[in-house]
Amino acid sequence: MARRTTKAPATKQAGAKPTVACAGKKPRPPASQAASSAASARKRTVAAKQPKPDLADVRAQIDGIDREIQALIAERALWAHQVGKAKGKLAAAIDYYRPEREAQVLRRVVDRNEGPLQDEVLVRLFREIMSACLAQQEPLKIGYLGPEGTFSQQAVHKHFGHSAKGLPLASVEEVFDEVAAGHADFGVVPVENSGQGTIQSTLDLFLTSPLTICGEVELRVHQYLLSRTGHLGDIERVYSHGLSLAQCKHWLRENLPGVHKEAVSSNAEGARRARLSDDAAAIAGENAAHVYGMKIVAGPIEDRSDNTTRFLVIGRALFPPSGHDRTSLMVFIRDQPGALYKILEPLARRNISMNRIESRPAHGKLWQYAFFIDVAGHVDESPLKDALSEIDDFAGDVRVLGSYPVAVP
Ligand SMILES: O=C(O)C(=O)C[C@]1(C(=O)O)C=C[C@@H](O)C=C1
Repeated sequence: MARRTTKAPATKQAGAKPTVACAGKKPRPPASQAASSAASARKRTVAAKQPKPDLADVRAQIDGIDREIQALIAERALWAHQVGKAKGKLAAAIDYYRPEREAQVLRRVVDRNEGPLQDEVLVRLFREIMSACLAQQEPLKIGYLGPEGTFSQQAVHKHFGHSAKGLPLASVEEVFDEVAAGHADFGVVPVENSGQGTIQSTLDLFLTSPLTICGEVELRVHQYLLSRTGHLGDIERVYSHGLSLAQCKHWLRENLPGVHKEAVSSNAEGARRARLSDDAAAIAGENAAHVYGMKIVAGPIEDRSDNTTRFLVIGRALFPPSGHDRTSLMVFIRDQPGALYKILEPLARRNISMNRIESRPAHGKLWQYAFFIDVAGHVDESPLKDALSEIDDFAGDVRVLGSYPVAVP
């Protein structure tokens, strides 16, 4: 594997030992180089291992690896800090954030992965490292549908890591408002569920909002029935977000027929209410059980085992291409024959694939519609760039909501 030859900046950490440029001393190889050769040597050793290795030996190996990992993480953090300096003195944390760069780093992690850990696990670890590196400048502030324990909060952690500061808000609309007002750097909002389809109330907020889409997150959603007592027989009411109730409709019909179901603003809000009485339950994520001290009565209870929600990252800027991007457009078409065809034809002619087209009543324009269209590619790159300039010539109004990296697993 090719490694850097330049020296890492000096570190103050005593435990970790990134390369230090000391006058008059022979420079040591960067920790990364040493680790690289040590790692390949070790791989061979592991492959030749005895069926029953000595536990103390194995632990000694692990301790050595941990030391190297720690030194490398510290070295990486120093380099990331240098990147920050290279970007110049910027006003806020948000100015250092580069979603396209993060997506590239994570895709390389997936490409390099030869196991035994799954892609998702490695991506999660590297996300956390980047999140911590970025937070050296100042943590990003991310608005989401609260309270704590929602799937939106999980999506925030998945995309921005745990070093970002989550800002729980009362509604998706409030997430848009707080990002627009600059009180949050970004927001994470649910837009689509694999079983339930588009969350139109979220899409409609783009009709009047100036915000852009800066990213997407896909989250496998596992629903649990939570209650204070943990007994199914005690339950007379179930609280949850309407979408979660819908995702568990079949299970509820089979297991809690005749029990009152009440839709509330979020799953975690349902858990917060259900913890107040013994005869109430909530459908929410496992996280909510920990946050609100509830017992898991049953789960996972979603009707479809592939239940996945797609979230959008909303912000105030457009970012450069990452090499594998998606673009969301909002198009208001003129009321004329073949208008929709004229929008789609320039895309089809250039072989640009379209993942979604959705029409919603346009705001303040009776019987007129806005089309939400998701296509492959980035607006700054051909062929999408050319298609858009053609579409622009005859469409009523085309707004690029965002060009952003396709979700990394
Ligand atoms: O490469 C950059 O621009 C960095 O700031 C470094 C880094 C990273 O840790 O890799 C950190 C934050 C950015 O969002 C992207 C990448």
